[in-house]
Amino acid sequence: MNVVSTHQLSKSYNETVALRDLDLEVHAGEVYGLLGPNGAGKTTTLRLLIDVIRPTGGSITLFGEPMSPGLRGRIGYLPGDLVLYDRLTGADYLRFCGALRDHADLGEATRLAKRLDLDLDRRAGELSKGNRQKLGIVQAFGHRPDLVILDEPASGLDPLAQREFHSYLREYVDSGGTVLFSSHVLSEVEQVADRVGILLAGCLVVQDTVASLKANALRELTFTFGEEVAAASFSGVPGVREAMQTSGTEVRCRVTGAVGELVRAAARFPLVNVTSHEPDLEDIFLHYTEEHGDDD
Ligand SMILES: Nc1ncnc2c1ncn2[C@@H]1O[C@H](COP(=O)(O)OP(=O)(O)OP(=O)(O)O)[C@@H](O)[C@H]1O
Repeated sequence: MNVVSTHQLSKSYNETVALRDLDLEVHAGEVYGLLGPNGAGKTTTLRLLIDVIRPTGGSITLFGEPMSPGLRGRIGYLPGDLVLYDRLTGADYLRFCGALRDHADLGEATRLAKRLDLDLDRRAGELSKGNRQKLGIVQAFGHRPDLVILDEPASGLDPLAQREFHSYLREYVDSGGTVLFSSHVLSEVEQVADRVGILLAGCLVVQDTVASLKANALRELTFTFGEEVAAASFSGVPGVREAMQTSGTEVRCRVTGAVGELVRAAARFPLVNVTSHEPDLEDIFLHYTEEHGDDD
């Protein structure tokens, strides 16, 4: 079942088209990572889903029902620009959020705060950036919602807190919850997301598992030979998108998918060395930007 489903969802701010015909599907019990560069439309998407801004086109279905105010209680949300009341302690703030949501039980919030090593007796105004972020995360999960939407959740968290937060996410989805979060950081998405969507300039250019995203990304293999070898020797090899001559004896190939054919082709020459550059987030963005550009 889809917990989140959007159909041709669009949002414009006056002249700016922030989101175009988004068809997003988040399945029950998964962690879905929404990736994209600055200004791609991630925050706009998340804000549309929690109904704080309204679409200019398309529709949203949550838990199989059209979006309605009655569904808000089933959703937890961490905004990207978290605002806290500086004079309230963490515990006061959680009680305040609990009262708004008609959920007085702070048991889950207190347990998560402890796991994240967050002191709930300190006033928000005295908390460091990372600890404020922890409080934002705790309030998002505190009422045990069915769906949690998080805008850049790991921002400001130290590595230990990040690890604890990621293992909490996994436990939360294993117990039936669903998570949609935005991030710039592929390593974070790789660690926790079951599936990933990439937004570029308001368009969802791919929606897939992390493994398949990486497998389809371009990677670079650089071959050094014991004699001059022409880059053209590799142009027609399956998987090779581009073969470049970097020196008389060195050829760099950009390749998708399995590299077996390419390595076999290179081994026909006196091969001295081979280095591989694994795709990072930027490479994957570039790959999809190029593909996207080709479609236009
Ligand atoms: N309130 C607003 N008024 C006008 N334009 C806006 C508004 N909010 C967002 N935009 C524009 O919509 C586009 C998408 O912005 P959005 O904040 O959704 O991107 P993002 O992917 O979350 O970016 P970032 O990673 O920088 O947070 C951008 O061009 C942005 O300038």
